[in-house]
Amino acid sequence: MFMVCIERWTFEIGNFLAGLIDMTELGAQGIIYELALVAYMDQAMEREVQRVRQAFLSGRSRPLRFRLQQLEALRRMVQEREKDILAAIAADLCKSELNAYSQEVITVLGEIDFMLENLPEWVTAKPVKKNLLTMMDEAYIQPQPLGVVLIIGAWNYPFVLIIQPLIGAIAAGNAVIIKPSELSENTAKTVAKLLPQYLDQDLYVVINGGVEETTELLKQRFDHIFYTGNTAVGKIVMEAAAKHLTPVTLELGGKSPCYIDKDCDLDIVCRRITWGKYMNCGQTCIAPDYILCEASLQSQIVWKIKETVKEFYGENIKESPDYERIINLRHFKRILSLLEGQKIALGGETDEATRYIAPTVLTDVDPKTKVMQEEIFGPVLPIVPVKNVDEAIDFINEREKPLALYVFSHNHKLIKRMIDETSSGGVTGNDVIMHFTLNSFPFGGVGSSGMGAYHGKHSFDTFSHQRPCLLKSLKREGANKLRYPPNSQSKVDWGKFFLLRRFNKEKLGLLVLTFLGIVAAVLVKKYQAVLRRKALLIFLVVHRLRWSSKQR
Ligand SMILES: NC(=O)c1ccc[n+]([C@@H]2O[C@H](COP(=O)([O-])OP(=O)(O)OC[C@H]3O[C@@H](n4cnc5c(N)ncnc54)[C@H](O)[C@@H]3O)[C@@H](O)[C@H]2O)c1
Ligand SMILES: CCCCCCCCCCCCCCCC=O
Repeated sequence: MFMVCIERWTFEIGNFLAGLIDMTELGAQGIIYELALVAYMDQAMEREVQRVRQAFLSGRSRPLRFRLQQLEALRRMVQEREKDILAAIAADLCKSELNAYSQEVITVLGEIDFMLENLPEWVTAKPVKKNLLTMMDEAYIQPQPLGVVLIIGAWNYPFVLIIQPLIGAIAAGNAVIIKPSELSENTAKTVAKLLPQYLDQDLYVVINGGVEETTELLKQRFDHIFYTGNTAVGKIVMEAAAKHLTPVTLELGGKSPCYIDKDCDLDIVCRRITWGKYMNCGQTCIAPDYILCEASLQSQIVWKIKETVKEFYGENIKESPDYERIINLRHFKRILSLLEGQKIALGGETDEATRYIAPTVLTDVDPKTKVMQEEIFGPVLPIVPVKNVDEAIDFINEREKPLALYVFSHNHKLIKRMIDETSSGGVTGNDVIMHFTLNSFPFGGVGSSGMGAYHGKHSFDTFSHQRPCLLKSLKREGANKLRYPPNSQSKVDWGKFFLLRRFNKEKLGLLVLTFLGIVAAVLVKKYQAVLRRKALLIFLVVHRLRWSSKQR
């Protein structure tokens, strides 16, 4: 709704100013117009964030019942408005509605169900282990919402990449501002239209716009920023967040390697790689970016990928409902430039008018060429020959840490070695992409592929503060004297005993004696009556003996 408002306000003020200024004479006046617009947008953003913050401060996003109810409403939205959502994704990415459903909607519905099932347990306070100084107190961790969260999405899976973090943020009790990608504008508009019809309108708000709007938004103070997109913008987001010391989750990209060992079933390997690489026309953050294998495997791999492409998309790939298009002309041209000077072993056909690039494989790729310097994010698969697994491991470790790593082999030990000796956001052995589907896994990058993670409980944790709570009594002041000034060696020794369980040898005797004293006191208290009776008996016997001896 806000999107509609902010667009309307922006255009209204723009039109008003344009009326005052003759826009054909751009110059000083044009600059004034721009400045007025920016200042206006700045204030509008600030007011909107304030409004969401007020809603958060009302406290209504916190109760478990409310969170469950909002998640159920979100599920209802996805189910009732499925057609609108699928149509929007399909329009943005030239994607079939069936694929939009299986790649995005299923994940969202699965995540909501998982939250609804587990949230009651996650929100409860968890008691923690105590030390000797706090053993009589109450100590627990209480997860609490962070406050107002900003979610910035990317265009390549435009629905799931904003709604899945939203689910986590709602589950954790936050208020949320969502900024969908402007490149997937149909999904952005649809989400902005639907969300206010189902969710609390003051707590969960969509703001649409491009770089300018995002830049203004990033000037505001948030309690967490969750960004999905490229690494360069990730740095801009982190810099803006640093001004307010706002924590960030950065879901970025990178070049995800795929090592194929010669000991494997190449038919299956190539089918799986073809699926993961060409899904969404290669525009998947965790798509295998390039293949590492022994040079001798290349021709077989090309042949088998060619056969699989035919099996998946038919003879005329352009006609296939399962083969998407590149998001825009800029990306289309960028991907084409990666093909320059390369040996194209498969594909390479393109059509600028429809932004079509055929499933393409490059062989004998030189690691120094452009295609190996940046994330491809398109249907181009370079094969870089390596001598063996050692060289593959070195190759991976010499580069930035990728978002995903794939390794194919019958040899389980080799897979384990690859995992142990490299680093990446996530790994799938003998398949691609599939670790994304498991919501028990934290999904995120490491190093330049990102920081922080989400999905399932990891989303809940990302959007929660784990608050340690220690509740003491105002009694038992005697035991607390130990930590009050003036300090003394004896107090330090007692401190070491209570907190570190370390004994000072010289004081050990004293400690043992104290311990025995305590034990004796406890025993005396427990057997008081028996002891009293025994003492009386002894007294009587002694008396009796003394009396008898006197008689004699
Ligand atoms: N780790 C993940 O989960 C994940 C998922 C999807 C995509 N990605 C990565 O994202 C990249 C593709 O996405 P993209 O970056 O092209 O998406 P994009 O162009 O949609 O940008 C992402 C978001 O950043 C905003 N943005 C762009 N420029 C900005 C600027 N200068 N200042 C502030 N905000 C700005 C956009 O408005 C958008 O909302 C790839 O690298 C891909 O690997 C990662
Ligand atoms: C009809 C069968 C369902 C198969 C499920 C396969 C799920 C694939 C999900 C892929 C989504 C990847 C999103 C990655 C985000 C980064 O770009």
